[in-house]
Amino acid sequence: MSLTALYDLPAPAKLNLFLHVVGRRPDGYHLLQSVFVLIDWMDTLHVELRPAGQISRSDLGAALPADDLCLRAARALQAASGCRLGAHIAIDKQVPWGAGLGGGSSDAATTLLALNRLWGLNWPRSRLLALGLQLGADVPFFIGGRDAWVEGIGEQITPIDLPAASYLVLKPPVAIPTQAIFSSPLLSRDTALTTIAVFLADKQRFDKNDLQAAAAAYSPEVSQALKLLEQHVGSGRMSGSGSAVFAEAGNHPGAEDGFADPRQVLATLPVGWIGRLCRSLEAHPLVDWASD
Ligand SMILES: C[C@@](CO)(OP(=O)(O)O)[C@H](O)COP(=O)(O)OP(=O)(O)OC[C@H]1O[C@@H](n2ccc(N)nc2=O)[C@H](O)[C@@H]1O
Ligand SMILES: Nc1ncnc2c1ncn2[C@@H]1O[C@H](COP(=O)(O)OP(=O)(O)O)[C@@H](O)[C@H]1O
Repeated sequence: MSLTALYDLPAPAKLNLFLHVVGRRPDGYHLLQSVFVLIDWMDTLHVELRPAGQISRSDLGAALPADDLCLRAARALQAASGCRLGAHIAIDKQVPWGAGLGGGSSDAATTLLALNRLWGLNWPRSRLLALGLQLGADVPFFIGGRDAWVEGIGEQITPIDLPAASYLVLKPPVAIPTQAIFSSPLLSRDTALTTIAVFLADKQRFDKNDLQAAAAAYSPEVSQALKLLEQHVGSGRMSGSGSAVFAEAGNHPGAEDGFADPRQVLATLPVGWIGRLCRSLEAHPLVDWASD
């Protein structure tokens, strides 16, 4: 029996546990080293087959730009595969954008995984990864579907196993365009290369995000968010190009260390801010949907 619809497909967000800018390609894209982790803050997609080739979207949560990444992903796959089928994608947008949480990239990755199945294409993961990279540097990570050591501009992905963790994530009411941060004169682009082995031997030492200073200069709310974390839970850092910041929530046993329970921080956030206590995911729930 052929499939006509796929409902409740998760598109989880990510955090960058650290992010080093280690160089620049001739085309201007930045070479990174970073560890990406999946978290249980997610959008949900419902994808229905349309036989006549048309591709459309409706918004069940926050309204998205007309030509959003789900539509761009669907059109790109349709063009690259020559498929004559179409799709309608209803999206319940819950992950804030301009946040460094990769929500749009995750939506694009989930769309590719869903349509690869719904359209019966059976592309291998390697082919989906290459197409995903054309949509955004973060998309391949989400197609990979596991916590990963990420290099290049985002296309070199090495899965790693990390212990389960909880994170307090704060999103101030500002959306930061990634491009503005990568083009900032405040950006240092020469952090020394390191290795997975060095990271795994001493994870706590990897807490630097090279995009943070530029983002804090772009938006004072980023500094305010980092100060909130410092005051209440001891320390924090930014994810991606911001504006969201986060701290590990499991390391704060409570009153005896002078810091608040992370849940209390959520209750005292300024108006317009979003805060979530998130858990790490072992894998993208659709990780098995792409073959290696
Ligand atoms: C900074 C990171 C870290 O995870 O994430 P976010 O903050 O976006 O979540 C990513 O590298 C962002 O990836 P993504 O958001 O997919 O970026 P893209 O749409 O491909 O690129 C947006 C713009 O950022 C710049 N860019 C992006 C990635 C990169 N490695 N070097 C760059 O210089 C380019 O100028 C590009 O035009
Ligand atoms: N489905 C989508 N969800 C979120 N943002 C989208 C989407 N489609 C397009 N965008 C655009 O892509 C930009 C980056 O979104 P996102 O991937 O969530 O990045 P970031 O990790 O930088 O927050 C947003 O500023 C938004 O304008």
